Amino acid sequence: MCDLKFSKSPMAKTPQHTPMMQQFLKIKADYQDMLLFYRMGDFYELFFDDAIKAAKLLDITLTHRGKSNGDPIPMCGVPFHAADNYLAKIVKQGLSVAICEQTGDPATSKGPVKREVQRILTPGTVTEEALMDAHKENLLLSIHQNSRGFGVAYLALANGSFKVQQIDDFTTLEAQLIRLSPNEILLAENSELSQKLKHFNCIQRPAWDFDPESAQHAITKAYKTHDLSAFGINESDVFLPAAGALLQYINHTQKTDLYHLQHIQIEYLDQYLHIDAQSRKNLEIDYHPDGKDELTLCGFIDQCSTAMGSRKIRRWVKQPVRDRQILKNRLNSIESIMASALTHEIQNTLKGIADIERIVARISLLSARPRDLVALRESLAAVDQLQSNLKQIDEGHLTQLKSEINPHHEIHFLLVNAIKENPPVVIRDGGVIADGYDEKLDELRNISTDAGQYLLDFETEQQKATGISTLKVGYNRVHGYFIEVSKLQSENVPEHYIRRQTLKGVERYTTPELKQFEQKVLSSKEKSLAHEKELYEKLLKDFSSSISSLQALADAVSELDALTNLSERATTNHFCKPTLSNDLVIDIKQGRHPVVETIQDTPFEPNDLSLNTTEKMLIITGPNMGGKSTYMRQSAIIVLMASIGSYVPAQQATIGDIDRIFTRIGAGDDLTRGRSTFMVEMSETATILHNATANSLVLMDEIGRGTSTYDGLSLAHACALHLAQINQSFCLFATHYFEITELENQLKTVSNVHLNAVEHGERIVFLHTVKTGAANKSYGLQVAALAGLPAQALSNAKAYLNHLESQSKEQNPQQFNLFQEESIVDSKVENKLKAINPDELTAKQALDLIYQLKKMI
Ligand SMILES: Nc1ncnc2c1ncn2[C@@H]1O[C@H](COP(=O)(O)OP(=O)(O)OP(=O)(O)O)[C@@H](O)[C@H]1O
Repeated sequence: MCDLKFSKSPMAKTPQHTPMMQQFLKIKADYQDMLLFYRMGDFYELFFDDAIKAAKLLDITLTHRGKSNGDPIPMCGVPFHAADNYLAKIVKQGLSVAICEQTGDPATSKGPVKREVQRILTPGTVTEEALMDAHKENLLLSIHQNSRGFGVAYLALANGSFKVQQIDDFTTLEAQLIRLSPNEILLAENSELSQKLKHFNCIQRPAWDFDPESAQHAITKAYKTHDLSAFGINESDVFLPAAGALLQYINHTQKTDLYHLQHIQIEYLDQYLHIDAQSRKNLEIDYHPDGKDELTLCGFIDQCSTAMGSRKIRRWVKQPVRDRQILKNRLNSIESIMASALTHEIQNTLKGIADIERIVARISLLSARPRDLVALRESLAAVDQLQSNLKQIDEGHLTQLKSEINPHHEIHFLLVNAIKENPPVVIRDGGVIADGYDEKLDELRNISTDAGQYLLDFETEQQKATGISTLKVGYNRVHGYFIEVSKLQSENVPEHYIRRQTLKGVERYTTPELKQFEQKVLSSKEKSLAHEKELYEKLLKDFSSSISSLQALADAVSELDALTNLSERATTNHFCKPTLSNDLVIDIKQGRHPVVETIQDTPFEPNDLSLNTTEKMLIITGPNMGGKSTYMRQSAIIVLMASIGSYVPAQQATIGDIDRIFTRIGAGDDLTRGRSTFMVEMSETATILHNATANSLVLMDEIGRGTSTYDGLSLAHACALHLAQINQSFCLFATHYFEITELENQLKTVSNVHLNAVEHGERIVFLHTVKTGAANKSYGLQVAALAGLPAQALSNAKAYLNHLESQSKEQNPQQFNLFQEESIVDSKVENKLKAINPDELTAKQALDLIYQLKKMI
């Protein structure tokens, strides 16, 4: 990078600048908040602060061009034909770019050529293939806040899906944002959320964009409707301003109608199985600490054949649903595909289908490239094949999908006729529209094609006429067509030859006839390019009436891909079809953890889990490394998989209607928010105790270990009680505090289980099987030995443990139990009282009862 001292601000005292720089500054004034790519011949150039920023970001040389107020103007540039790579880098960093093209004709321009911003790329609105991750949705999201909560609107421009939500509290909002991971968030410029959401890529927009009235106008304009009634949206809905601001931003950045915008869909959060952000991490759903996708549940499940299918299945995993009908449709479809034994055949055909969803969006935005159309043409041929693959499958939901898997023969036919077999990447240089598609284009092309023969004939004619046998006709870009004669022969040229150039040893001439021919050829080339461009644009526009049916096709293909993928996963990994129940039940026979099972070399030990209204909490004990966390996680993952309509890693599973999954597993400091490990642990626990319902599944792993033993034990005990008695949630509670296993005797819905291990002399062997009852030992020292703790430290630990144990026995001959005498849990007296019905007691029985109760105290 050049080490010059630049004045960073342009100081637009325009008279001091060259006319070109004045033009640049005038355009830049409208695009202050983004980098301006300014087209200069074969380069895009950036100036001033933009240049400094871009040079650093793109690792390109910073140089300078001319001066501004006596200081050199920082400048850097990228070749226009390689711009996509640079643009992708910039957009990935969360920055936006305005692309300013030369729109005037350099030959006829006085002063700088006319330039205009023709494209705006922002992280949330890109649709270009090269700028997006094929497997991840690109989302633009907008948030409005008022006294009733938060209104969220989000749009995937690359497929036109547009959704809105109302969210009551900030924690839920944050969880949604982490789940959706939008590329760009729009906030009103005065919004207090800017600070709270500083970890996201937030863009400030004028407050009036969020005004309900202008929002209403933006929506009715985009959808060409009279009012909002078609959307089921009310003027007072908190998401209305968010949706309006989003559409106004789209209007500002895309300079065309959006034919592919889908109907606004209102999402109600209780339709989904909710998993908060931390739990998503703990369960390694779409994130793994090693950064490896294949170690996440998404990576394990997603083996889709198309990018669209991959995005769909990941969307399902990230947003499990509670609607039983949707889930049953998916499960029955998977069953039919498995029964048909067509999984591989369907997958092979699907592999020939391109990302139609995104191609359709680019067609609608008029930015589709020739190869997009070729990909669509080939995909439609594959869709035809897919239709015949599916012929023998006849199942309710799949039949419905089949009806949308339409090969669009008329579009295929049009593309075969309109687009060449292997067109170039861009329309700019022509050669895209097929011969025979348009008569006028064919004529214009023929003029240039026939030129070669004309020139050969002309050359022979001139040789004969002049008697100069070495006379040649040639072409160069500066002088056009010319007749070349050696210096020696130049005296013999006829008078009507006009000298154009004298070179060493040769003279070059033209004639009025050759000049006329040249004009004809050049103008026909220009005309044919312009006409080809027109035809191409018209072709894209003509698709507008088919956009929605192509979208339906893309949606059906992606769903079929997701379902076929789930069939393959189920067959390969021996999953079972879960039974969905409306009762409060989670009953799993021989459950496994799909990812752990796949990555580990040793066999995986399956385990059962049975929770229902009479048994809602398991206190899980057992040695470190015994498999407690795995057992808990696999249970949550099985519930989650059933809630995306997938088969599950078990021999049999019945899953009730679960509303949320909470986890409190592992711990780490949250330094960015200034919270210690223990503080994080407690605030997550607080969220769970406040929000878990009888339909929630809660995983608590070693709660309380982040503080002193007694404090930790007391808190763990209190939390278990709260969950069992007040939340009454399904709960798996793993702990090393054996005192908590006492709860089994005190609460009917609590049972103890433990992970089994056996000792072989000094060594411990983990059996990973879940057994009833509490474990009797922690084996902490044996596990430490396995981990390679120095022998000296181990023997010191052993000695100290013996000392502690003997001290404890002396002080309390019975087993130490912190809560035995406590009355936090229902006492025997309370239990007795609960069991009777006073109306059914005689006076004598009541008196006896008082004596009995007195004795019990
Ligand atoms: N059911 C199983 N079958 C086979 N291997 C298992 C099983 N469960 C766990 N494992 C193996 O044991 C390892 C430890 O399991 P896990 O982390 O669940 O133990 P833990 O009891 O939670 O340990 P700690 O108390 O130290 O957190 C896992 O990484 C896995 O490789």
